Amino acid sequence: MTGIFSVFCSATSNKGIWQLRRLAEGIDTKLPSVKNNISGMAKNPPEGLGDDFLDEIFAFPTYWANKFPLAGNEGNLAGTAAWASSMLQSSSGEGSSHVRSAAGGGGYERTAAMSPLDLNLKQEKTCSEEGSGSGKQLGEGSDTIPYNISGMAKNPPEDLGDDFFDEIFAITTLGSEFPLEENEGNLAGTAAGVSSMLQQSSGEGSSHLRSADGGGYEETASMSPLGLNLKQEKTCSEEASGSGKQLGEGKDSRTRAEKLRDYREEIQLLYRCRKSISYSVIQRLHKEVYTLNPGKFFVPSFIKAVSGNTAASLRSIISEPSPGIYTFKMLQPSFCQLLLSEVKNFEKWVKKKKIRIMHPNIMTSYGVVLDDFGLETMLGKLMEDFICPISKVFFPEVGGFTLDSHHGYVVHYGKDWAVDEGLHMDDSEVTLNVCLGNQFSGGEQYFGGIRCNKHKNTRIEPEETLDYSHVPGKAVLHHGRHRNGANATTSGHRINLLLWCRSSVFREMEYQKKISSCCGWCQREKKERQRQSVSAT
Ligand SMILES: O=C(O)CCC(=O)C(=O)O
Ligand SMILES: [Fe+2]
Repeated sequence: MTGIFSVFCSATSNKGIWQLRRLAEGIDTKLPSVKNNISGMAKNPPEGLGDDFLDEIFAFPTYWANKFPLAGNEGNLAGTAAWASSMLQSSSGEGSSHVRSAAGGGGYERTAAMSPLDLNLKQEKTCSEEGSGSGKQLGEGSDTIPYNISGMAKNPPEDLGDDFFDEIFAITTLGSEFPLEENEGNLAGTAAGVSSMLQQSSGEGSSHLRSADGGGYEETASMSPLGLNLKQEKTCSEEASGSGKQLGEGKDSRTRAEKLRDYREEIQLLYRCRKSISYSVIQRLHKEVYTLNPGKFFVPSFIKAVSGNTAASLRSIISEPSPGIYTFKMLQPSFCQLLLSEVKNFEKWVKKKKIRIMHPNIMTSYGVVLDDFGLETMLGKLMEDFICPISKVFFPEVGGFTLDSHHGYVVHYGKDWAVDEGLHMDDSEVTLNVCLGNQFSGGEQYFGGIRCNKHKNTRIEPEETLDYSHVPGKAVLHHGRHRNGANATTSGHRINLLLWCRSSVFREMEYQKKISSCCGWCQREKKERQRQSVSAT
């Protein structure tokens, strides 16, 4: 093990690593809620349903009434989802309005006051507040710091806060019509569910909604995000909860994680089917991308290396162009094309239906969250079966073997899309970044060394610099706090699949200070302090 990786391994306490390992094996009882949940993902009920799903959905109100709680597997799913939710919720912190950063590098940072398990802890200060206090801009300041990173890039889906709309909606055009077609009643209910969720999550109702950056969106009190008449008595979600709450009335008592879950479910309902069950038209274009099929998705060398399940078998396919950055051939060209085509289909549908969707993260408006339209289960499995075994070997210091939730999305670079991306740290323990295509020049992903939050703005050392040119089908796997950004794509289009993989175990342990996430700069400072105290004596 070399470079940064070994620095981190030694910087991270052995005790902490050992505890992570014990937790992963389920033999530690100190964090009781952890061990039963680390292997599971919050499941998305519609995803688990088969083709008869459509029958079930439109058996209103049964489907909605049964949606929560999850009868049958209540214990497991509720537990798992609750764990994941709490992790997701708290990891987003409070106050999304503060998170945009002048550096274009996101603005999220977990603070000492936030526990991944405690939803009610007050956040002391976001780094952006600090940043805005200093008023420092990219490249500005008296130090030699080339960039001013405001912290980890935050992905909006985790934070359906009051300024949710300002932050995240990519598609903001509104039409007065939403084609309800034959099953008007049902879809109206479904769409209104989305509307109500969107509305209520804004806190006050639609007058609160403002335009997302560049979105040019305006809404009047009577218009829903889907162009529906919001005067209907009850939404299906309300019916299910039995609250009977009117739109815009009272405060939405759902947690952010619940809002996210509802948002996803309802987008998926709409994307899956347009008409009533008997005349259903599936919007999905390539059903096969929704279920993990290693033989069809991955190149044989990748499957072989992961099934070998040893450091040696993994190293046989992995290169390390710079310490801590691992690259390997992963996706088959045919799968890249299928996924690109499905994403395009979804984007076309979103545009046609004038539905507003969330940005992948606060750094870019160009892309879509794959988890939102049905790919959550597939990506969860990909992480669990293929990324965990690799991370276990290469990223044990961040709980690489305990990854248990993810944020999956695609980003578009090129003309009319994002040109570049500022230096940032991802909100992940481990990030998988795979190029899906197409032809492009420029657009290298650049790296600037792993840092803890305290040292995120320190300079990039020459030996840490790497400009990596993405190749379709090829993956990059890196530590989430490995600072990274993207150079301008000078021609063509580059589309990448990102999977931010997280470990609730690691986050909780870090919060409880059972594990240290100090970086090379911490070591450097420590050595300097030691040197000074020696020379003083
Ligand atoms: O693909 C790239 O160049 C960078 C994407 C990225 O850093 C991110 O989305 O976190
Ligand atoms: Fe990134």
